[in-house]
Amino acid sequence: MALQQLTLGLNPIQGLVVIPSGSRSRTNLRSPGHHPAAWGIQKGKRNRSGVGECRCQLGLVGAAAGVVEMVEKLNALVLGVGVGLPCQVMDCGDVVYRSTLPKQGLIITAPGVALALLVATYLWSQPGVAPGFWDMFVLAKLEQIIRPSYKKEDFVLGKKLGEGAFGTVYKASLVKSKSGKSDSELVVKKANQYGAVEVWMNERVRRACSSSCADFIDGFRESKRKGKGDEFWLVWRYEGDATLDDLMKDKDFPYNVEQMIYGRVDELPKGPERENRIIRTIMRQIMSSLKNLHAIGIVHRDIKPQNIIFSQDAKSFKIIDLGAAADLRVGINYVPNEFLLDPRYAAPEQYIMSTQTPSAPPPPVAAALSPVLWQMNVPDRFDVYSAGLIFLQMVFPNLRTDGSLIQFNRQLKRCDYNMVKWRQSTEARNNPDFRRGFELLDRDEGVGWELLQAMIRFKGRQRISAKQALDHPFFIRDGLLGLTFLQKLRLQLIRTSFQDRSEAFAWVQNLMAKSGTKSVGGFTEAELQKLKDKEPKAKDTVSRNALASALKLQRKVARTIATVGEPANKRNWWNRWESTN
Ligand SMILES: Nc1ncnc2c1ncn2[C@@H]1O[C@H](COP(=O)(O)OP(=O)(O)OP(=O)(O)O)[C@@H](O)[C@H]1O
Repeated sequence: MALQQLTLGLNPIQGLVVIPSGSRSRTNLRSPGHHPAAWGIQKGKRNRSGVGECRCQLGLVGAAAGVVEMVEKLNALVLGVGVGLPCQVMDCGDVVYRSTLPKQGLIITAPGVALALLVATYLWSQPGVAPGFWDMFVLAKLEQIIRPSYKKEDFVLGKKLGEGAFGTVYKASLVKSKSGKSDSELVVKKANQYGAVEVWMNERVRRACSSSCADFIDGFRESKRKGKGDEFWLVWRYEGDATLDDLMKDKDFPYNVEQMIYGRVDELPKGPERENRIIRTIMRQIMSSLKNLHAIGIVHRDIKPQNIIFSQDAKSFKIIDLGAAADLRVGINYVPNEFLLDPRYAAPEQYIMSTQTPSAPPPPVAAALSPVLWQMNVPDRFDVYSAGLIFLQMVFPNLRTDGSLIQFNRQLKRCDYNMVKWRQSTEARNNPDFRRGFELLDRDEGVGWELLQAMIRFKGRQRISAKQALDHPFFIRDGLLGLTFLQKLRLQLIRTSFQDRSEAFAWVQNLMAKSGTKSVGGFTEAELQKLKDKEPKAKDTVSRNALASALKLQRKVARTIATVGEPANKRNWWNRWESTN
């Protein structure tokens, strides 16, 4: 401000100033403090560069030149600091010659960059609004043009592979191959009206993460005879004869999988180490597929060994049967309170979203709000629980039958879904199958047991995600000892963010205890006990209030979604699957 006053304060010395032609910078000529009118300078002719030719009114040339120099310096300072009247701190151009105004370009400012980053983060965060638009309006359209389309006459149906509530599955072959690849062995599912959803999911997966699920070839609608409705035909490449369920029923599991996934048999003697290695590979493949599905906003909702097939070509396990899946990017197949689930493998919450969340809104609205709803409900953790049960069955041979799994579910419920309590009650029975299983899980400082606990938790939010699970040391070959410092740090982060507060506190407590006593900046045991006593109860007022506010916000968002009407252009993308009846 002092500088401004000084600059402005010089203005009254009108008539004293002489501005020699060409001696002033353009900036100074344009500032009001130096404007010819303000300085009492009579303008003569101006050349095209905007520098005026000035004539002095008084003859005090020498003194004035010194003052001009000083004013120029002050002005440069004002401009540099960015404090001053509008045309002092920015280029306002010349009143007469507008062409001297600065060109309007993109001005990058810190708040602008921060806002752009925030918007980009939102649009790209799970389940991905921006990639979703690209997928739906560009890739899907391109695919429709490029890919060959089929009709039922193109296939010869063979052996029946299975029959479910939604359709019948056959082995099939093509009458005449349309693509370059050998299409000799195929699988065809003749499905009822729910087949439309399965086609949608399979097409999404094929575009985004084809290696995670069975190789989908085409889906089309066929009209049945009058009054019988439509039928959907779904065609996949035949991946192989064995599902994980088939393989797990074999007494030799997991050794029967070894040759299939590694192409050779390990030299190690049979035992926990070798079994651990095979189970780890299977789990890694399941979790990677889940991670890919969740990354594009698809929750499978029916993860079980029967829906995991071994692909002979890819030499890995893939997911099948997307009929119950929900696409939470656009809300396809999401119906609140829906109960499609297999109770043996379903997570205790039963629903992937809060029951307060209404039916899916129109896709553009659902897409725009999907990151918020995803973060609020973490629906992906439903599949993680089911995958946790598969892990459990692989480790404990005596839990591989339906009856024993149902029994386990009951026991766990009785233990309040606390795996530690379940372990205590199980170990007391001294069953050799359980003993061997725990031995396997306790290897490498118990990383397997830790991962299992992180997957099988009552609250979805406290469960580990598929992506985080893949970062867990269980999946790192050398176990905890082989971890780098950064990996260990990341592990601690995963541990603390997914454990109960009491467990997180125990970890901090342990860390502090290890760091020494008071003399070296740590805490004594008595002090730690005091701290522990101060740890708030799980249901204190603050957490209750926070929970209530979150639920309130969720209901508000849900109500907003529900009030938005159906868009007119729905026909463009979904109606090709709508029944004509
Ligand atoms: N791509 C594939 N390659 C090989 N076999 C397959 C493939 N897809 C499905 N199958 C076989 O067909 C069976 C039934 O498939 P799928 O689970 O998709 O049908 P479904 O009608 O939904 O059955 P369910 O209702 O029992 O789950 C599977 O268990 C598997 O054995």
